[in-house]
Amino acid sequence: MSLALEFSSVGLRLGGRAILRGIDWRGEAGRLVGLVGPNGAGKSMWLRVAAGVLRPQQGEVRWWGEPLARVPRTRWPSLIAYCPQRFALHLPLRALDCVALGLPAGRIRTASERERCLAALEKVDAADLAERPVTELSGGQQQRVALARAFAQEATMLLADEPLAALDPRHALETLALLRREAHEAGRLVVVALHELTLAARFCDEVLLLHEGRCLAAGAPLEVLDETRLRAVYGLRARRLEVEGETLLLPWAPADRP
Ligand SMILES: Nc1ncnc2c1ncn2[C@@H]1O[C@H](COP(=O)(O)OP(=O)(O)OP(=O)(O)O)[C@@H](O)[C@H]1O
Repeated sequence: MSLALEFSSVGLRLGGRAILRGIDWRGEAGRLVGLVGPNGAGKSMWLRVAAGVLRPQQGEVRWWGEPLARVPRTRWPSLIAYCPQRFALHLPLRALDCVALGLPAGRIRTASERERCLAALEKVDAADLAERPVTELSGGQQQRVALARAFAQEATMLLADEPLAALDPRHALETLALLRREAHEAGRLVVVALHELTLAARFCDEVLLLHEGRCLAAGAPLEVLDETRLRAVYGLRARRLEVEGETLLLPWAPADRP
């Protein structure tokens, strides 16, 4: 396995407050990583720092071993695709044109580029939306189109901020399975911020648990999301169930209530 993304002692301050503190993490290619933690833990800022959108005041981020500050901008689109939480699709564009924003020229120039965009829409079960204006799509449909744009980029790393937030249960399951295939079969590093702990534990190869801007633990999901951490970080009691040979983690109740 090769090292795709590395955080070394990363610290980020915004508005005079420490948002990320002393984060060390190494992300291997070919893995689906779930970035978890309660509201305000720092997941979105972690992703923005990883994507090069925000520059940390302390420490360093490396892409494929190279300090991000030294990677020429022209190489960024082939290295990293970032799908933000507020994927503003307010432009008067068809879904297909939105997906095309992920292409090198930001628009379709050849038949093969058109195929690439249609294939990306197909992946997220949105081929039938290609000709529809994005402004007329539902929240979940827009979210799938935004993910298709990131897929069309065909970058070595894919970062997505709560890509399941607007999806119905079937599309949420299919999307995580798809992201896992992208990691395992295409050898990308895929990092997704998630609140769905049951799904994170089922599908991710690793979870990274953030709390108040610190990385509390990273590793196998069911080991990281143990009783003590869930209580301390989320104030949550969870249950574990065996179903069809899998251990399911179920958020059950606030820790301070029966
Ligand atoms: N521009 C900013 N200036 C100051 N503080 C900010 C700014 N943007 C975000 N923050 C703060 O940074 C912290 C981390 O925010 P972030 O959006 O990364 O959390 P998150 O883990 O993604 O939360 P959620 O699950 O609610 O999406 C929060 O306390 C937030 O208020």
